[in-house]
This record gives sequence, C-alpha cells and structure tokens, in this order.
Amino acid sequence: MIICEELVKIYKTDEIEVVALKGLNISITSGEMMAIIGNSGSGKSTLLNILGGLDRPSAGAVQVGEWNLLKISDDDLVQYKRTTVGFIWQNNARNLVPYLTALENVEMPMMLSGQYDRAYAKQLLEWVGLKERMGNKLQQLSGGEQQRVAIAISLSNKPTLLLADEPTGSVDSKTSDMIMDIFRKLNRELGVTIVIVTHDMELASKVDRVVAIRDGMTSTEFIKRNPNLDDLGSEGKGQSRMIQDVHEEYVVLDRAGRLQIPKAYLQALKIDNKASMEFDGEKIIIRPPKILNH
Ligand SMILES: Nc1ncnc2c1ncn2[C@@H]1O[C@H](COP(=O)(O)OP(=O)(O)OP(=O)(O)O)[C@@H](O)[C@H]1O
Repeated sequence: MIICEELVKIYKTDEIEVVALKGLNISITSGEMMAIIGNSGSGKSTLLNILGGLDRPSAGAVQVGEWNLLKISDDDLVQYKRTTVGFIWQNNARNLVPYLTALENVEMPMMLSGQYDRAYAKQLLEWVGLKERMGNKLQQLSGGEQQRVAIAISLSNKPTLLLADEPTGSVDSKTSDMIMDIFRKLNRELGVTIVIVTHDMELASKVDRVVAIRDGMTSTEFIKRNPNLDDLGSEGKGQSRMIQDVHEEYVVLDRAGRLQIPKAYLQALKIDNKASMEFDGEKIIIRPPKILNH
C-alpha cells in the first residue's frame, strides 16, 4: 500500500535548512498494523505528515495505493485526503469543538466534505465505545473519551489508511489499551492499514512490525515472532526488553544494499568511518579496521 524510496524532506526557514528525512526507505503492506519509533527529531512526524498529505516531500518517491504523493496536484491531494486517509493526533483538541456534542463533532466533518450520514456517525461512536455518551458535549467528556471521538472522526471518510501520531500520548494506560484494542478491531475487521508513531515501547510491542527511524532514515526493524500473540501482559520487565521479547530485530537494507549500523554498536567497537568486512560464505563480519586501530 505504501512505498517510500529515498524520501527526502527539507524544511527551509529564513536562514537555515533542516533535512528532516534523508533518503528514507519504507514499505507498508495493505492491511498491516505497524508502528514507527524513533527519538525526538528523528523525522517521524514529518513522515506521517507526508503520508497524510499534510506536507509535501522534497525528493524521492512516495506512493500510497494509486497516489503518487510527490507529483500529485493540489486538487488530487484534497481528493486523496478526503477518500484515503484518516489522521489522529496526540493533541486532539484542534479537531474537536468543545461546545458541540460528540455526535455533532463526528457529523461536522462529514457535512463539510459532503458525506453526511448520521447513521454512520452513530455507528462510529458505538464502535469506539461511546454509544451512551454521544449526546454529551465534548467538554463533558474525559481526555480519553475525547480521544475516542477523534478516532471516530478520523474514520468518518471511511479511510483505508489510518495515521496516528502519538495517539496515546496524553491518556492513562487503561485508555491507551482501549485505544489499541479499537485500532486492532479496525485493522482486523475493516482491514484498515494502521501506522502509529510512538515513543512508547510498550505500545510498539502490541503491533506486528516496528520500524525504527534514526536521523531521518530507517535503521532497524522489529517483526513479531508470533503474529497471533496480541497481548504480552506486563510481567514487570523493563520497557525496552519487552519489544525484544516479542519481536525479532532486523537491520534494514535499502535497494543499493546499504545498511545503517546502530551507533551504539559502532561506539562499542570503536568503529569510526571505516570498518573491515569479511564474508565467510555464511556470515558477513564487520570489525574495527585492524591496521588503523592496532
Ligand atoms: N515546519 C518545520 N520547519 C522547520 N523544521 C522542521 C519543521 N517540522 C519539523 N522540523 C524539523 O525536522 C526534524 C524532524 O522533525 P519531526 O517533527 O519529524 O521529528 P519527530 O521524530 O516527529 O520528533 P518528536 O518525536 O519530537 O515529535 C526536526 O529537526 C525538526 O526540528
């Protein structure tokens, strides 16, 4: 469904240029539920904004279904956003109107896009567990409930792709679990492709695949060892271990065979800008360069 190749995004402000994506490669299959993790400033939101049609890439290739988001016209971009993609942010307040009811909040964007359907709006709120609360004004709902209204809104255009930027960032762990359950249901029952950007390793361990972004490029990838295992339970393990327990880690190769070696490995081996590489027929062994270091 999604293919990004050598994706570049440069932000130009008055005097400085920030290269937020530096030739990022990623492909996401239709029907997948996956997460993108990475440190602050690594380019996660930039990628999500490009996939959501909120921002345009500077170079490279980005295809979502039939849409080429590098070359797309402004009119088609509007169409793309209307028909293909749904967006959820951590801070949902910007999408919601506090003095309207939950139902009116879901209906409003439907009206604006000419796809008004009250029965469907009700069904969506039922889907996110707010059947009893749809007549309540937004300001009468808790943060977690408001976030669920935001999820209902993001589905109002029946998107095939749902993009969520830190969707559980400002809710407690119980609500976070509930939101992840809703995502899982949408993914399983409606086949919606879901891409979640998160800092939260525990949340990341609940998806099938996690791609780590470092410095505007994809670095490592974690794939679930047992895809049927939905919930790990919390066994008091350290958060960063949980993802290792559930997922197998892979290093990502781009088309040209380039790979990014994690900085921590390079530092541990004192490898700077050169390494010796050996292929023994089964393995590729990377070591510090002998001549330079000894
Ligand atoms: N509109 C913009 N103008 C200039 N620079 C920007 C803009 N948006 C993002 N950047 C820069 O691009 C880089 C990547 O930012 P991005 O928001 O994608 O990172 P992130 O991984 O989502 O971080 P966080 O987890 O903190 O949200 C950062 O250096 C950021 O300062």
